[in-house]
Amino acid sequence: MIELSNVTKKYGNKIAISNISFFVKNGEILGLLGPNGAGKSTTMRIITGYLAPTSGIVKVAGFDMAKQPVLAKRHIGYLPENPPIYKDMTVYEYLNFAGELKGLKGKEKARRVSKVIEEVGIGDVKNRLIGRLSRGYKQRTGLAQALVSDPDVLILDEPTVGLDPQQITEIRQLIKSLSGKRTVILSSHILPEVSSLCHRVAIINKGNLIAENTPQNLGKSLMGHHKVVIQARGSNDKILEILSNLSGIESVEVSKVLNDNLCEYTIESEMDKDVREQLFYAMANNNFPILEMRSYVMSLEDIFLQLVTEEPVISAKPQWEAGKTK
Ligand SMILES: Nc1ncnc2c1ncn2[C@@H]1O[C@H](COP(=O)(O)OP(=O)(O)OP(=O)(O)O)[C@@H](O)[C@H]1O
Repeated sequence: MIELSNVTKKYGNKIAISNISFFVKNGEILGLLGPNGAGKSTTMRIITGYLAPTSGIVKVAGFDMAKQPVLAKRHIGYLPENPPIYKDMTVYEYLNFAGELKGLKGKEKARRVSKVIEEVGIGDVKNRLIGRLSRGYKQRTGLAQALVSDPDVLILDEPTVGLDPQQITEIRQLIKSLSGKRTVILSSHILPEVSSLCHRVAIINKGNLIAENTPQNLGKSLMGHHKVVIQARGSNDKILEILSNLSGIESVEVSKVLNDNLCEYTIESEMDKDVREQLFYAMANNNFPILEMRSYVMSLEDIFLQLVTEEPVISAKPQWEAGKTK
């Protein structure tokens, strides 16, 4: 339904997104996840045809956005980060206006406006001025605007930003109920949001697509680590050799050099392997004293942080802390 092939966007000399490719199937919800400035809004604006890419191809419902923009755009409803709502109009007037902009007329327009008012649950406020609405209702009105032409593709840029927790839950439920027959791309910098709402997640950092998978597979492939950090005294090479040879160990690295003969080591093992005891005996048998040992479990947030900072996360919650929330 939506296809991006090698899409790059430069603002002057600055590369905002670089060589991004992905495909979103009919009826799927894809989450674009990334920290501020990662390139999410730029990607979304390009998909909607609002911005032209510097290079690459975007297709929506089989139509090339550069060659057949009118046909491609007909399939899209877009809720930008700052929705284009007019504070001095009532909800009803505004949705009629938005319908006209999308080419709706007469009875069809009236039918669609009534339908979206019902769909997003804003019947009670339809005669109120938009400027007087709560943020939650403003966001619903923005969503109604995106839906008024009954598009089969919805592009939602940070749809829950600035809402209170109750409104966030409601908007998430609404988005879930709108999907199914529609294909949805939504952006967020909140990992639990995309993992609870989306079938697939594309993680963007500094303009690059760094991971793309189902939330479950992202979790499985990246979360399956147990991390132990030790401070140990002795020959660095020898300690690295001993640690690497323990069973169930996936990686060992020196994470801090404290002085000539004292280092901190970060050891990752498979999720179901607790290596602490064998680690203790292996080091003791070789006369390398362990001065400190800490054990961590990585949460999904830690994984996201690791992906976007490209650094090992050793600030993850200690195991006893993590255990409280899992
Ligand atoms: N019009 C512009 N001119 C120059 N640089 C821009 C422009 N718009 C965005 N950028 C830059 O491109 C990069 C990507 O921005 P973009 O807004 O797409 O990121 P984002 O992931 O949506 O971030 P946010 O969550 O903060 O909106 C950023 O470094 C931003 O400063």
